[in-house]
Amino acid sequence: MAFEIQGLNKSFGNYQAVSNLNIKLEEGNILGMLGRNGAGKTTTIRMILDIIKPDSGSILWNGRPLSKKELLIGYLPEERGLYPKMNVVEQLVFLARLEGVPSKIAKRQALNWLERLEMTPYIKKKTEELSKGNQQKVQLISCLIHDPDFIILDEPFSGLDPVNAEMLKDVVKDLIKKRKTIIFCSHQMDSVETFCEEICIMKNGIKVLSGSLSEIKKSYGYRYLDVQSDTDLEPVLAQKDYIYKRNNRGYSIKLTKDQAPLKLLQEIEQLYGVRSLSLREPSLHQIFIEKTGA
Ligand SMILES: Nc1ncnc2c1ncn2[C@@H]1O[C@H](COP(=O)(O)OP(=O)(O)OP(=O)(O)O)[C@@H](O)[C@H]1O
Repeated sequence: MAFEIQGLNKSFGNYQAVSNLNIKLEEGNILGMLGRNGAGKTTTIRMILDIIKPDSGSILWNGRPLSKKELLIGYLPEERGLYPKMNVVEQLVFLARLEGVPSKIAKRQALNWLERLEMTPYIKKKTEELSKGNQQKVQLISCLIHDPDFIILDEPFSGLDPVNAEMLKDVVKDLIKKRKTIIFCSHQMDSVETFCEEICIMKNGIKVLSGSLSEIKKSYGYRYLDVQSDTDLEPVLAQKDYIYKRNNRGYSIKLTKDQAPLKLLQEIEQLYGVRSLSLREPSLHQIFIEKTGA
């Protein structure tokens, strides 16, 4: 196992922010770490990075206590951690030097990354002069410039326009292809679904769900039939005791294992106005709300 957290605990005064947390992550895999605000994700990341000390428990890399001296770690924090007065290239070279990259290589890497992320026009600008999205790109480059093996990305796509978000998503796809070991924290459920096969959901410092997302979805025991319809289907659905929600396009009908979709289709097939039908597993968004809601 590349990365492992065993029985991790952390309290602040009387408040237990992380409680007996266990996580395993194979080399080359990406783990989606989810939880509502205050669930304990950042506290966990800070312990992994040795910014704060756990009360108890272990954080291991290849079976040994994780040490920043022995392992290259890339961290993209949710809040900005750049020097506002430094220009972009100087900043990146400085941050890469702190990770042990020689100046010449650091500069070459910085320029390559800046070109890839369409940042070449800004290389001489002070960081404080950049837009929020461009600062996010500089922050991502600083996280990756030393080619780390273990990468922690906290909300990597927040504050980005759709074009920049796609550009950064391509970077994450490349990291996955290169089999980097990644922890991916995000409130954007669709991004987590796109990138992560393994997930861990936390609530009030406690892990409430973890494992393979496709296995979790399969084990949920129900599916949804989304029906786009101009016709009112409520008389049929209500009469047969289906659980459903109306939305602006039609209906989302929750089907248990015993409720065959074909049977429902037979019941509504007579009705004109059904424009499309699709069967799907519960989304991560629905699972998240079910597991972490009040
Ligand atoms: N230094 C601290 N002192 C006291 N309480 C803290 C400290 N750091 C975190 N906490 C508390 O620990 C809990 C977990 O916070 P944490 O920042 O880990 O949550 P999070 O899951 O990262 O939330 P978000 O999604 O909002 O970033 C919160 O209740 C927070 O107020």
